[in-house]
Amino acid sequence: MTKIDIVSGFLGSGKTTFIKKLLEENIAGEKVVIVENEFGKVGIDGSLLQETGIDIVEINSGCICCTLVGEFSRAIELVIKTYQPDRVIIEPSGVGKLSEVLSSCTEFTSQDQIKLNGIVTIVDVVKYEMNLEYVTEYFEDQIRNANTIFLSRTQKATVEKIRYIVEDIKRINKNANIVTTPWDQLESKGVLALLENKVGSLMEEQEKVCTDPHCNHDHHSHKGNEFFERWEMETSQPYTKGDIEHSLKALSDRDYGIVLRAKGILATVEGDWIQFDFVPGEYEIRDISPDYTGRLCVIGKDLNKGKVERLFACK
Ligand SMILES: Nc1nc2c(ncn2[C@@H]2O[C@H](COP(=O)(O)OP(=O)(O)OP(=O)(O)O)[C@@H](O)[C@H]2O)c(=O)[nH]1
Repeated sequence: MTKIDIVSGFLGSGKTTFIKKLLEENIAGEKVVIVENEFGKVGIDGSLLQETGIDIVEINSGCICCTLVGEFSRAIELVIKTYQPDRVIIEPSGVGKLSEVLSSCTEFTSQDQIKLNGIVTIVDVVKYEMNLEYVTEYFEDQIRNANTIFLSRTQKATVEKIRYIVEDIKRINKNANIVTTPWDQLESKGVLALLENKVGSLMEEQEKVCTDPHCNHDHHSHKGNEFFERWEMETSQPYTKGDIEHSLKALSDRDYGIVLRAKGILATVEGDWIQFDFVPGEYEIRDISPDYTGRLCVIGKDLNKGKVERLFACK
């Protein structure tokens, strides 16, 4: 029996960070495979998880809840056949609808070998209002369909704000457990126990998703590929940290469009490698081990791709 955990959440909410936390204790010796699905063709999260030593499978030829319907369940079954894992952790793209990922999970032909286990959504408390306003449909879908919701960046919010967000989340999903503790205070075994907040069988989940007469989930009408735009590039060009810092600061300027996420792995002129993360209002640059090539992506709405390209070409 292979357990399947889904870790969903909007762009940049902290899915990969959460999965790393979960793997810190290597899930008590279980054989784990992580399935990464990114919006776009250039995968970045897979490399960042590589250091965990866990098998990573990237499915980046489309979104697993729309363009890959059908292919997704076959891909997961192939992963299970190939690796024979105890657990598969799936990180759907940040613009994926959780209801549709769950719906795809009902297409497994070997239901008796697969158990849908944790259905988690990561909700960034700092971007809560912004996401609710700008990407309502995706954001609410991810909240509505989770069994456990982990709030991220709680250390950056006041107690009052967290309380308000918890109440608001209950408006959308009154059944989910909501974890408000900052992650660095959580033991990864504790995270696992919270994630494993027992869920119904796969078939019950399907009923919950699809046959509820009040269900307003618009199954398979997910238009993430049209709603969000992505600019991406592979490059061997070396950058300075200063170049990247300059570019990340500039991305907040609306001339570039509404930039919701940017991330990348790049070589530096000093011969080192860096990884960067941008979400609205903040960015981070870290040193990492060398990778096979530099690559970066910018995701948003109404992106001025030409301008974004020139920004990152500007050594
Ligand atoms: N301080 C703080 N930073 C966080 C937290 N969660 C995520 N981050 C930071 O937010 C950035 C994005 O985190 P990721 O884990 O890559 O987010 P993601 O949801 O996997 O992103 P996508 O897959 O691109 O949608 C990184 O710089 C993280 O270090 C948190 O709880 N606290």
